[in-house]
Amino acid sequence: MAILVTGISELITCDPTLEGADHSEGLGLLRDAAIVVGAQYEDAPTTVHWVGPANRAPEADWAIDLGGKAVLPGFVDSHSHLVFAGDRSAEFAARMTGTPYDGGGIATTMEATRTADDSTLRTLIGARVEEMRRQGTTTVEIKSGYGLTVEDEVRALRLAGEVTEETTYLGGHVVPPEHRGDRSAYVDLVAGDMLTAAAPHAKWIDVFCEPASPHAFTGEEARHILTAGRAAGLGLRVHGNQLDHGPGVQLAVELGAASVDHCTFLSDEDLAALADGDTVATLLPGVEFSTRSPYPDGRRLIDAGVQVALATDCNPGTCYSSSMPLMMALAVREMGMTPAEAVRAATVVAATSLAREDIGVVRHGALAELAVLDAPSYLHIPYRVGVPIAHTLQV
Ligand SMILES: N=CN[C@@H](CCC(=O)O)C(=O)O
Ligand SMILES: [Zn+2]
Repeated sequence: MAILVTGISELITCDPTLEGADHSEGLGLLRDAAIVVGAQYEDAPTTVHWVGPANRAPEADWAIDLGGKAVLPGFVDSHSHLVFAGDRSAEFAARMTGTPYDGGGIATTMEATRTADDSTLRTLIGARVEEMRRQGTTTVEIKSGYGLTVEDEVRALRLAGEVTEETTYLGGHVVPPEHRGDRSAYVDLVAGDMLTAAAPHAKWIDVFCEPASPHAFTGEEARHILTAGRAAGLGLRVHGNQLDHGPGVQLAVELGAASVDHCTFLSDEDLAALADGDTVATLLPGVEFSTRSPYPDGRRLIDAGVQVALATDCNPGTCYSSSMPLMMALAVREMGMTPAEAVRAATVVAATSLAREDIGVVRHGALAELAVLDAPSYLHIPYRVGVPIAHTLQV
């Protein structure tokens, strides 16, 4: 069945080939637009069949009139840690009065997550994904990393795999307390038996490469884990340069990681490496908001030619927000990015960081995963900060 959607005051396609669109800011923006979506057969994915001006729209089986709203590709949240139990709000409150973040609280969440049964975790994950969908997010990457035993990491990935195909093995999140006297044995486990068990449930491998944290991993430990992950067929992602200057960014580029995330502290050499490589820099401004830290310099990265994505990093420690619109508003207000750059970072560039071409764009053949705003223009995302104007468009 084909469905015609009209009443689109402004359609953001992120498709550079769309005729008649405004491409000046890389949005492929069409005013007074229409789209036709549908599934080829029952149970097939709903895809975009046609995109163009409303006055040239074809016939369809069914029609929806949005009455003058902006439509965008659904937001792609390419970095989250949704598989967790427990509460760390007191840690947040302490940070607001000056306690620094160092990753030590991850062990608190690890305890609570190991203790929770499958059904509890499934309910928590489902509620968080639903919260994201209500705010316009249609794809979410989910990491393990609060299990840190073979069984608990596999369980986290299995549960994440029930709600997304973008699953990431993060056994290399921190060294768990029971391995603190013996780091190298834990690194070998993460790159060995734990990886073997996790790989069938994961598309990606990630590591928290942060020598500034006593809990996270050095450049050489991260290299060992990532190299093993790549040999096991997983794509690479890296948590890098969150707390201080460190080796994470250059390691990610050198190993051809799809994304290096945080990028808060960057030297000129880090910037040059990113500009010369294909690794997306994924910025997570909710973390700086929630840890009272300096924001990454989005303007500097974009001006250097780096591909910049935005994600929530939704997790119980550094940012318990699921809101992509908030991340876009922070990028505009605090990181020197234009509203158009923020929208691209939350859609098409985030999709690139997940090696996906079927999401993050509105064009013929792409998945019909769309966001709609209770507003006439994408400019309202940062303009109406904190107001729930973004939703997933159900077609
Ligand atoms: N930095 C490492 N991991 C998460 C925080 C996890 C936690 O504190 O529970 C992050 O991306 O910020
Ligand atoms: Zn993270």
